[in-house]
Amino acid sequence: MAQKNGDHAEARERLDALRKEIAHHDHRYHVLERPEISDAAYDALFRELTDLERRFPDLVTPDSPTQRVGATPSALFVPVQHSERLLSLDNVFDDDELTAWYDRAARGLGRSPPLVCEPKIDGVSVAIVYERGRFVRGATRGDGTVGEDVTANLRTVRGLPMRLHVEGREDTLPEWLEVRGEIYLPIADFERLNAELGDAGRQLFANPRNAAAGSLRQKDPAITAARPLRIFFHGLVHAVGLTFRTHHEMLAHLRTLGLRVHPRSEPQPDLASARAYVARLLADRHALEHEIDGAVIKIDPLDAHTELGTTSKAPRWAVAYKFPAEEQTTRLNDIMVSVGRTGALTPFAMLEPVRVGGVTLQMATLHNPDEIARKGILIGDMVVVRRAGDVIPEVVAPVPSLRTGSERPFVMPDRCPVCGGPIERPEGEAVTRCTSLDCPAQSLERIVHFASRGAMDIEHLGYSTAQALLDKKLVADVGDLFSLTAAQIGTLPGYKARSTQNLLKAIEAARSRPIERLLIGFGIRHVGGTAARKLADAFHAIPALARASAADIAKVEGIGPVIAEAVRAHFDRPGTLEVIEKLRQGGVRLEEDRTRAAGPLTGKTFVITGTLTSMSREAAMKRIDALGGKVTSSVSGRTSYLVVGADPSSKLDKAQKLKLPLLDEAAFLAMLGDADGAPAADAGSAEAAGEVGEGVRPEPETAGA
Ligand SMILES: NC(=O)c1ccc[n+]([C@@H]2O[C@H](COP(=O)([O-])OP(=O)(O)OC[C@H]3O[C@@H](n4cnc5c(N)ncnc54)[C@H](O)[C@@H]3O)[C@@H](O)[C@H]2O)c1
Ligand SMILES: [Zn+2]
Repeated sequence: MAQKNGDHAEARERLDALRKEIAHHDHRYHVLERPEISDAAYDALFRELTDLERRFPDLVTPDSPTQRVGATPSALFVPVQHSERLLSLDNVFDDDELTAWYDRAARGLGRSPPLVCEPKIDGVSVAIVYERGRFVRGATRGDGTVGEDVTANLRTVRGLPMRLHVEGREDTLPEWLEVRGEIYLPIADFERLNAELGDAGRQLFANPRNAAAGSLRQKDPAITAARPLRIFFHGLVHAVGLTFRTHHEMLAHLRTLGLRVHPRSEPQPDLASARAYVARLLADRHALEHEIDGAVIKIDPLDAHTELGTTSKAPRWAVAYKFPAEEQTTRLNDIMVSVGRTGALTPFAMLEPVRVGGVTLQMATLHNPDEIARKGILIGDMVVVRRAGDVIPEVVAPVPSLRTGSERPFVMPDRCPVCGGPIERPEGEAVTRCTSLDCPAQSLERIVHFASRGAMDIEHLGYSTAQALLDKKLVADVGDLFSLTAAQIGTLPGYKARSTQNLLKAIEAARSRPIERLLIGFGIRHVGGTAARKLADAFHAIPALARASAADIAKVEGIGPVIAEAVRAHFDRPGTLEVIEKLRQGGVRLEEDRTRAAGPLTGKTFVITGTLTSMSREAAMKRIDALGGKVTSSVSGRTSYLVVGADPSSKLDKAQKLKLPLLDEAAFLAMLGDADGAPAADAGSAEAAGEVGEGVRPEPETAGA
């Protein structure tokens, strides 16, 4: 680390070491496309270098990575001279740094300029030349001055026009146009590609960006053609025969020429609205089809670009607002195997603790042995781990170049690692299961799942209590929970009079849960909240469902044969009927009049259009579903409400024609009963919220008082 007293000699030494290290990673990243460290780790090194150089300006060298763009182009490609230098971007990491950047620019200009905000597409930078409307050449950024000729490969990129679009008027075509874009690989295609590479025993890509770079920089265009690369344009390098006043005007013109510009590129009048944009984009990060590593904020008027100029590495009129990293590299110390409630054996990675996506990761799933083999992961490897949004943290790929030779392959145990019982892998399935009927690991997981929030919601009944109950043989299965006495619970470690009463109260509360929660609690394969509700609606009673044939179960709307078979298999499992009998004797509700148990939105049909700012569309659908409402994809006379987000589609026109009630986001949140989604101030939405507030909102709490 940098020294406190600013010792010159020490700084020189550290600078030297940092530059060497960064040059190594630049080569691995830009030329080989096989990074050894995460972008976050790289950015930290880079930041240390920048800070140190700022404190010791006399030690800045012209070849320092802070003064250069990218890396020397590979000799595998024909060199291309760009018409203007292609620069990188300076980074900011929070709102204060963004404000500091903006203030500096505003001071330089003597005014506060409007901005344009864009997603920072995590791809490969290219410059593409159109001569009189025809695609003639494309090159990578390279070191900014000289790039690599990838024209033949770019011809295979879908959505990259070979001819610019003009409506009949050839004379409006620019004489010469060099534009800058980002080649990317959609996340789904990246995952597919890695799966294929793994199946072929080849090395995986660490992330979509590396995969895009690797696919574009191919000697054989046929390989590029097989990878579904895409492109968005975001900048002008040089044009002859076209002039613009602002960046957003330029983007709009590129659109008319048929060049794809990101739909989320938006002009913003001031810094405050740019900050709001950044927050929105961060919230929607996982809704995009491609990865982004931040937002790019650009000053809109082009004369301001000329006035502000550039450093040797980046323009002063644009900045990258980097989002928190979702990927890190760390050591995989060991692979362990857990046993789930259905007996499934799941290998998982024990990691050297690492901070990623806002939490410290110590474990990550590896799904199954095939997946480990396919990814080529060895115990002891350095690996790329990823934690994105709500997704379970996973190991993406190993970094084979960092192997020491002491790594070893993982071997799946041939007995259950918990009970030592036999295991079985049904043909055609990736999952291996412990088939023992009294495997303590399965019993534990089943009880914990049964008691969990989304199921029977028995507070205080987590892993340690469940384990203690099993150890003391007070329960063997979930049916026994309801005959527990205070005296029995009192024998558990740490349980005093008060905690005992609390647990008994929590169990009491669970006796009257809706039967769909009981169904969820059983942990039947494929039966989550939605299927459980449909089954409960159709059968009204657990015993009736337990007697039904798979064919009868499959007759329920929305329940397919796979779920039906799984339900049947659950009730056919030895011991299940005994558990149900214990539940009945324990006073647990097994049947109910489903009309009373319906949710506040029962009978209402929703259609959603546009983008919501407070939640993803999927989350909105789940919320409606959880309250008993239905979501459909198209507007019709039977639609109860159209939820209208930003940039609505033609569904809005249709709904207006049909005079359907519209809900803006605030009104929608109010309907969901969200406290922080209070109706917006404008009259329209307040009215809408009031209108729907009656009848569909949950009863006020006073009802029970
Ligand atoms: N992991 C490693 O070992 C390693 C090594 C070197 C570099 N890196 C990563 O690469 C970064 C440096 O690479 P860089 O110089 O390409 O910088 P960068 O990727 O951080 O930012 C500049 C690039 O953003 C792209 N971009 C995407 N969307 C854009 C938009 N809307 N407008 C303008 N530009 C847009 C441009 O192509 C531009 O070249 C580092 O921050 C680091 O995260 C990682
Ligand atoms: Zn077992």
